Amino acid sequence: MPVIVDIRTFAAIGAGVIGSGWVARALAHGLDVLAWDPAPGAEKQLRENLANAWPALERVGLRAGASQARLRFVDTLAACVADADFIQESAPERAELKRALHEQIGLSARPDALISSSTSGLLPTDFYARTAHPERCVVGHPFNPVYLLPLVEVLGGERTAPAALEAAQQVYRALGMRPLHVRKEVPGFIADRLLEALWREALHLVNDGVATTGEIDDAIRFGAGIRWSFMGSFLSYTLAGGDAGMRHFMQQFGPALELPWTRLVAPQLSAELIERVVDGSTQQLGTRSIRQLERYRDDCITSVLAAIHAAKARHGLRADE
Ligand SMILES: NC(=O)C1=CN([C@@H]2O[C@H](COP(=O)(O)OP(=O)(O)OC[C@H]3O[C@@H](n4cnc5c(N)ncnc54)[C@H](O)[C@@H]3O)[C@@H](O)[C@H]2O)C=CC1
Ligand SMILES: C[N+](C)(C)CC(=O)CC(=O)[O-]
Repeated sequence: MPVIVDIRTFAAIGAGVIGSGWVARALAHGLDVLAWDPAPGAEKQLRENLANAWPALERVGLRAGASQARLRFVDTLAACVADADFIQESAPERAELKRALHEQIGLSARPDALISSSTSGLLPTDFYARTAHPERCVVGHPFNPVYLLPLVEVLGGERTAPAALEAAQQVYRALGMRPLHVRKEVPGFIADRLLEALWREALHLVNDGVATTGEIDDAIRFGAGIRWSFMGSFLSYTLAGGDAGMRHFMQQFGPALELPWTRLVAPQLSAELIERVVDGSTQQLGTRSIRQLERYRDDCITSVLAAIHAAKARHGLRADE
């Protein structure tokens, strides 16, 4: 199965939050980018998103030839994918919409193009069911902001060729990302299962009047959030076990797992809970605009990434370790 790994032309189907992020990352890596989105005003929104992201990408470092001028917004799906080496779909998270969309993409894409979906947790065997070339189709699930965060979860469906999975990971590496191969096709993959568990608990805490949205965000950002940017739960808890490491940690804290601290079932999204969450987050936003908050977030992420990179170099570690 011939697929192109050294890609020149990147097609973005859907140009909302995630599609715009992919466009920014691909342009910053010196590619030609075609984009299509059926919403009225989508091109203007995309170019505004891109302009807001560009200063952070300049701080990180643009590749030779990188330019916002290499973006071409086109009128049809067929025009977007016809000449693309790599196609990234970031359309709304609805299984039937993605099934129909991939049926169309499959009819217009080149026979050697790789096709990927940004889905957060839908199963590729299901939503690639009607495409003509499932062997070239994968999931590449990114994290927001796509143009800065390295992680991309890569997985295939039952009919995806192993060569396509390998090629997609190579392409994402060339785009400066850290692919994580999800070996089992499970809903929510790996990262969103973790994020959803935390989010469910946060909503319960708001719903039960235990804490405000701001207090919950403080609990994350002044504590575990800082260490999670360079060390995950397993290594962090190994250190929390002292010299005896994880074995002592499991002996000491394992039994607490059986206490009814956490909830498995999500709270009902009542109108009251939604208002509490929206009011709390609006207070946290204060007088800042979404654009200002995005630039603050991007500044923090680029600073954290640079600091981690420097610390890894001092400890003789590679950037992706
Ligand atoms: N927002 C997030 O935090 C993340 C979202 N994702 C995934 O990325 C995908 C897109 O999500 P967002 O960008 O957040 O949504 P969004 O709502 O910001 O953007 C979706 C875009 O798709 C367009 N669209 C509507 N119908 C379409 C069609 N038939 N064909 C092509 N485009 C169409 C819309 O006009 C809109 O611009 C989803 O699969 C989602 O699960 C993945 C990682 C994170
Ligand atoms: C909320 N979400 C499930 C769409 C989030 C993601 O998929 C990843 C992220 O950026 O948190």
